Amino acid sequence: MWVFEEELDDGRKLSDVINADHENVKYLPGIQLPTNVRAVPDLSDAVRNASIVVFVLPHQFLPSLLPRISSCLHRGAMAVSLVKGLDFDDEGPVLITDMIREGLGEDVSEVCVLMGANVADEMARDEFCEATLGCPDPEGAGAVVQQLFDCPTFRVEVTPDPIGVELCGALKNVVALAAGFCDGLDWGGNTKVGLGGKCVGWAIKTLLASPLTADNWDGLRGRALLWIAAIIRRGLEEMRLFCKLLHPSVRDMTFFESCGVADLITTCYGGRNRKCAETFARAGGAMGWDEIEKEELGGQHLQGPQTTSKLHKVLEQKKWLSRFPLFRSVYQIAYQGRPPATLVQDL
Ligand SMILES: NC(=O)c1ccc[n+]([C@@H]2O[C@H](COP(=O)([O-])OP(=O)(O)OC[C@H]3O[C@@H](n4cnc5c(N)ncnc54)[C@H](O)[C@@H]3O)[C@@H](O)[C@H]2O)c1
Ligand SMILES: O=P(O)(O)OC[C@H](O)CO
Repeated sequence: MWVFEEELDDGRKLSDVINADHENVKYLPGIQLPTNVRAVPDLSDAVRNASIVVFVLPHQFLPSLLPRISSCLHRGAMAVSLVKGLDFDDEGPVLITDMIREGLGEDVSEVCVLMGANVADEMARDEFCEATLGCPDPEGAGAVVQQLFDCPTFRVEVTPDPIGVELCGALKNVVALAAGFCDGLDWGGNTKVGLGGKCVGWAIKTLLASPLTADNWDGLRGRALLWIAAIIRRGLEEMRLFCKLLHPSVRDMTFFESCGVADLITTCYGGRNRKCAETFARAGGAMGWDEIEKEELGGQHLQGPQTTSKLHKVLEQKKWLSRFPLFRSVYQIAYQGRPPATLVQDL
């Protein structure tokens, strides 16, 4: 496993600590790693002759690494991306898997994505969860990668819709910011604490069955549906619309897989993007994203704000802003000083 080398406060190197104590004290403290996981600080050494390479790092670091990986891999190697992000160039949105494909060229035969409701520390404690593997060749490369990851506490389903899976993983972080704004405003907070997952599921199912319109809004509110459920439903709707507009081949079923609605709910309740957006709303404009990230995450990185900004560029470029009121509002709150309390104004 390649580890970006860092010097810890006590002067030791992170890779030395991982190899000696089998614990990543900076990014996954308190979790004992298997002894066969070896931290290798030299990237070329870590990937040399690999037949499968797994990418799991904040996407902003990827471009500088790809040239150092290219030509070290076993020819025809497969790549798997766990990166939940989105990039953008002059032509429009760039998928992280396309960035990997372009960066590694003919060195890789297939690039798959693995996304789902997978909060890292819960997984590290071996709590049960599911994930969706998006692979254009489910019977071939998909079956091999599924076998690599699937185990009794981590069930992996394969779908031939890698683009849908990847876009879900990136876009849910934007909705998570909206959920965090809600929490920072104390909207529906008591309701959220008082109700369990079943009620959230019921609320989403009800909302999916009855689109939110001016006519039924009061009725829905009267039935005590959660603010957060409305945000999640709207978010899912905009995620789906964006995917379909950009890639009409994206499958509806993908939104019901772990990478879709499950990851969306998990992130809107337990993720770092939600947590930092709550802090952002509570600070009332006094704290920027970099400061919040530093204060709340101890060296980890948010994907939501960057993805929101890149997504906004795409919506602007394609003149789709009016069709995505939630995504647009999240951007305006996150970057243009719009008050978080106006989040649902345009919905
Ligand atoms: N943490 C989760 O619960 C989780 C779950 C599923 C998917 N993901 C996705 O996985 C990706 C990585 O997230 P994460 O939580 O592991 O990372 P993170 O946010 O914890 O960021 C820390 C990671 O970045 C690396 N890093 C720091 N500076 C670097 C540099 N200059 N160059 C290269 N690497 C550097 C660190 O070594 C560490 O691995 C993201 O796209 C995230 O959305 C995260
Ligand atoms: O902590 P977040 O917000 O990056 O979300 C973590 C994972 O993506 C949840 O599946």
